Amino acid sequence: MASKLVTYAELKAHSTKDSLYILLHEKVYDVTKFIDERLIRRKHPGGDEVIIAEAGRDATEAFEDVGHSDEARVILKDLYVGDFEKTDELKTKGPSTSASQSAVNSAVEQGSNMMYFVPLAMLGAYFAWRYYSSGSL
Ligand code: HEM
Repeated sequence: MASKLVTYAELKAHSTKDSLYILLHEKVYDVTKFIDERLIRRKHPGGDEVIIAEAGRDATEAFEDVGHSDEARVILKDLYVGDFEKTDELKTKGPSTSASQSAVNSAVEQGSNMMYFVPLAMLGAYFAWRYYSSGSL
């Protein structure tokens, strides 16, 4: 049986507590019931906020960083919705954030250049003033 393809638009459409999809390893999971407080038996031990924070984006890194057990991966099987339809939309997020990051970096760099330049310019101005004022005596 061919598995359902979930688009990026669909993933985005399910990004609230009432209906929440999570993208892990190019597969989409419906975690709505998993984070529902009324279903205590299967509730996520890491809390619902961490999962909600991963809505509408690739949660693979966050999921793997925690070092989830095999038990966690078994739970995933029950929540499986379909494979994620590969899209550039998720990837385009990367370069744009790194572009803004490099903008921040260069702003910081410029700021620290100014930190050296301003005192040096003042020192230079002071000696220039000393030179000219002693010359006029
Ligand atoms: C559908 C996806 C997920 C499932 C099925 C799942 C399942 C689990 C399970 C069963 C545990 C208990 C420990 C273990 O067996 O590894 C756990 C713990 C934890 N999970 Fe998840 N998890 C999911 C997604 C996430 C995401 C996206 C995050 C984001 C960072 C996250 C963060 C955590 C944290 C921080 C703990 C540790 C809680 C503690 O020990 O106090 N989980 N998860």
